[in-house]
Amino acid sequence: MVNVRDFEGAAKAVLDPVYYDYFASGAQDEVTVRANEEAFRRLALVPRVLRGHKPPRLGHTVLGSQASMPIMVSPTAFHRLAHPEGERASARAAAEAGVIMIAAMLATVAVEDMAAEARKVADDPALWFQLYLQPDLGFTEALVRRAEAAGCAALVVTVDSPALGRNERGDRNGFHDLPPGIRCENLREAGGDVRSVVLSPEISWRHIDWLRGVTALPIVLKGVLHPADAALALRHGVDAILVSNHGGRQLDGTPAAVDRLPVLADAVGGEIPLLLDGGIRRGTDVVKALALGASAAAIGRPVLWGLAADGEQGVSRVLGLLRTELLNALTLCGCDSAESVPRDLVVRGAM
Ligand SMILES: Cc1cc2nc3c(=O)[nH]c(=O)nc-3n(C[C@H](O)[C@H](O)[C@H](O)COP(=O)(O)O)c2cc1C
Ligand SMILES: O=C(O)C(=O)c1ccccc1
Repeated sequence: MVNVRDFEGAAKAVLDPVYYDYFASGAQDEVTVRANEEAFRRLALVPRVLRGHKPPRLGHTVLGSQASMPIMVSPTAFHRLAHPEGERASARAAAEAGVIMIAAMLATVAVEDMAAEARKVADDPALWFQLYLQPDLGFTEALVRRAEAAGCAALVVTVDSPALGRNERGDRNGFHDLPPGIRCENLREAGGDVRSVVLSPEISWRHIDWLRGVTALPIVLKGVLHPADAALALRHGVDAILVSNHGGRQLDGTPAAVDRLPVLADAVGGEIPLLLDGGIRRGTDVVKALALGASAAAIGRPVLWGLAADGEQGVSRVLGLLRTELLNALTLCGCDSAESVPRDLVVRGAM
């Protein structure tokens, strides 16, 4: 297996087709799922030459978390559907690679256990926690306290989910429940059932203000696509934005995430970092995201493919492949660090 795509094939070969569909699918016609990857293909790289510097440095820091490269692990639910070890294995692989991992609220391993696994392989692993704000603020606050106590360094609030997207592959497959023995371990006080999670259109900026008041952790909004919302995020004291359309799993027909970077970069004017996920499959994709204004790019499905194919080793391989590709791409582009990728490296519509 020589690239991330090979891991998708390997995952498909070993996974129960119902679970493969759960991981691969998006909302309705999956227009946005495809758009995320296609958008990278439409962006071209224009390298600089004869730069005469050392091999590019990949290390960077976001919101105080140090990472060995600007590739992060986006939160994805239910890792134990991919591999019996589930998030234990992914947490170790991410920590070993020195990348920031965002633990999903709907993980099938408790956040405390993920943190413990990460600490087995790294002194100071960077673990963040993803949250669906619940109308029951007491329940939400208890989760925040657990994430804080587990050592999570930031809260990532998913804001693109005032309802669950319509997943038709899931409907056809009749996939609505986790199998016996697998449950949402961060929800065990509520019985561990994913159906106890409320995705509500009543969640608003007032809830972000409330969260700002109950925790000192940095707050990242995940799923902002409109520049007016980015401007509101600044006003509400948000610390970073993860530009995302949820891998095309929420509102089908949203634009490719990477295509929103320029307008969102204008809206935040450098005041807070932008992160990006959706369709990152190559080191060159990461370079394009960095050029267009992201501080880091995150991967969702590739981690699940690695995990399904070969557990911790598979996730390590996926992260290792992307690291090698990123280093190679930055070198070929004439960049000396991941933190200084110039805007004019990318042109649109040239392919
Ligand atoms: C199987 C699966 C489960 C996901 N679960 C969550 C989740 O629980 N919370 C969340 O904020 N995003 C979730 N996402 C979205 C990812 O965080 C991320 O935005 C998306 O996967 C990025 O696109 P990519 O898969 O093309 O890299 C999920 C995505 C997938 C594929
Ligand atoms: O599958 C997802 O993308 C996701 O975020 C989710 C949300 C609620 C229940 C299960 C999964």
